[in-house]
Amino acid sequence: MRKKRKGSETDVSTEVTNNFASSCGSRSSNIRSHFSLEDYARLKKRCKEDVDAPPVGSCKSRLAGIATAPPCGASSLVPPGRGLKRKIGCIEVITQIGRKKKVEDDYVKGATIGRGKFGSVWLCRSRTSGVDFACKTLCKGEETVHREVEIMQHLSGHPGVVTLQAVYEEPDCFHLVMELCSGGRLIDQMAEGQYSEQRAANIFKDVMLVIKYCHEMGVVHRDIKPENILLTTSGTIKLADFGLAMRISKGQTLSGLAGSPAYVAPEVLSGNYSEKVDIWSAGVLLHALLVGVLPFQGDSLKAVFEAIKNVNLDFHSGIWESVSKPARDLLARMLTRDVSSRITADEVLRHPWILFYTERSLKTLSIKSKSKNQVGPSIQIYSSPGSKLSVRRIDGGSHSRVPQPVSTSSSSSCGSEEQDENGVVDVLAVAISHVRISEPKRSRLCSPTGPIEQQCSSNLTANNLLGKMMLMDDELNIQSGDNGVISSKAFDFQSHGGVCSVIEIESLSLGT
Ligand SMILES: Nc1ncnc2c1ncn2[C@@H]1O[C@H](COP(=O)(O)OP(=O)(O)OP(=O)(O)O)[C@@H](O)[C@H]1O
Repeated sequence: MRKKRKGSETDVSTEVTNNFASSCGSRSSNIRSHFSLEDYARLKKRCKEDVDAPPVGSCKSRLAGIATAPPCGASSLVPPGRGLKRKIGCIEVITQIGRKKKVEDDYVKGATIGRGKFGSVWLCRSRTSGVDFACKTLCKGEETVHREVEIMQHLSGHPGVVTLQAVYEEPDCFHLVMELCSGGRLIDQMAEGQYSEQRAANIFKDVMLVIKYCHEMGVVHRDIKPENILLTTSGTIKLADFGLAMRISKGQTLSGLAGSPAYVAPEVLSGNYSEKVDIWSAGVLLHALLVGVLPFQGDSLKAVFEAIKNVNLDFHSGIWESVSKPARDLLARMLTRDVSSRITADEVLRHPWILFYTERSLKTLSIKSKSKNQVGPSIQIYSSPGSKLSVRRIDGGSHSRVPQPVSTSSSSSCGSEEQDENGVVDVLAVAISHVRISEPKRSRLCSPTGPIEQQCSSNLTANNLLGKMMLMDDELNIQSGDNGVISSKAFDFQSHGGVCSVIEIESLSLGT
């Protein structure tokens, strides 16, 4: 017998439609997505069951035009014979919790703090330590519930994953005692207003670190969205809700419709997919962080899916003009439908936009930029025929006549550090988008992780970047300021399979 889930025995399509309709109004709801594709999969399964029922009011008529994908959980990745016993055994070993004990023996039950598809979440306090926790009660009956418990066990321990404190089993449910995230959900924080790029990048980096960890641990989350990113009181992000997560090994693919419509990757709608679906969903999240709206919208599910499959996003005009080019570059690399060219979590973390805003030495750069330029230059980037670009410092007055501006200027006279940074970041972006793809000299290639900021960014000063720059052919040449003093170092951004790494170059040529 199927277990009753929240809302699942009512008219799911109505609930979903209502949720959907109510999600299209306000600014905050532009980024909300309260329903899961599993509802449709489940509904579709029920439709199969009442296939002979009269069409009016049947599941079939309710489903028409909503979803056509196979049911979730049909993945071939769940090995047969992975019984509950084995899973419970695993839980016991790790949590040291006896099967006979009841959650009430150890915790005092408090108020309900959240409800999800598969159960409720409530506050509880340890009888021994007095520490507060969140307890998620999951009714047994579906494979996903056992999988969620198992995967949480598997991932628990990473600072970006909600720590599983203990698991209690009852005949018809599990109680998962988790660390309490009192800071609420990212979605609620996002609804309060737009994020600066700096703040977005820092949050996003943390999200990507957890996603990278999941992928390294052979787990695809499949439901990355701001509703599932919780915050601690200190503001640390924690990925939660592994209800749709799946284990995956290298080279394997998943099938089955799972996720939240607005965040779902196109390949989920059309067939087999891999962990790259999380990158797409994270790209949707980044889009929402940067401009406050979801990229793929529509007034019906069909319309949303159509948008996901076909709409080409334009990152060049409108609201995007106020977003730095590296941010747009990263977004484009994440929201590409070509899965093989979609970047990995590790590559996201090495992207210049992330590095610029999150690495300490690069942050120093922007601070220096402000203090050394009290009035501050503004930057304009121009393209000329033959794809030569020049970046000019505008000190007020002597503007050369230049063709085709490709970027808006960023003036610190507006008093905005963010704008200063956008200008600098845009310069990096121009470099990124016009470099020749070539093999870097190994000895001078900065390591993609750790040392990159020490080796590279220490030479990347604000003066260099805010000075006159000329990008000629494929090389970024940097000339400092107006005094003609040439900086000793410059940087060449090289693209390797879609990832940009920063290498130090020794040669310089003047861009006058
Ligand atoms: N560790 C936690 N600390 C604080 N609140 C939590 C915690 N875990 C979950 N919640 C709250 O409970 C809500 C539902 O939890 P969760 O997302 O895990 O359930 P679900 O059934 O899988 O939900 P969904 O419908 O989003 O798939 C969350 O949105 C959050 O508000």
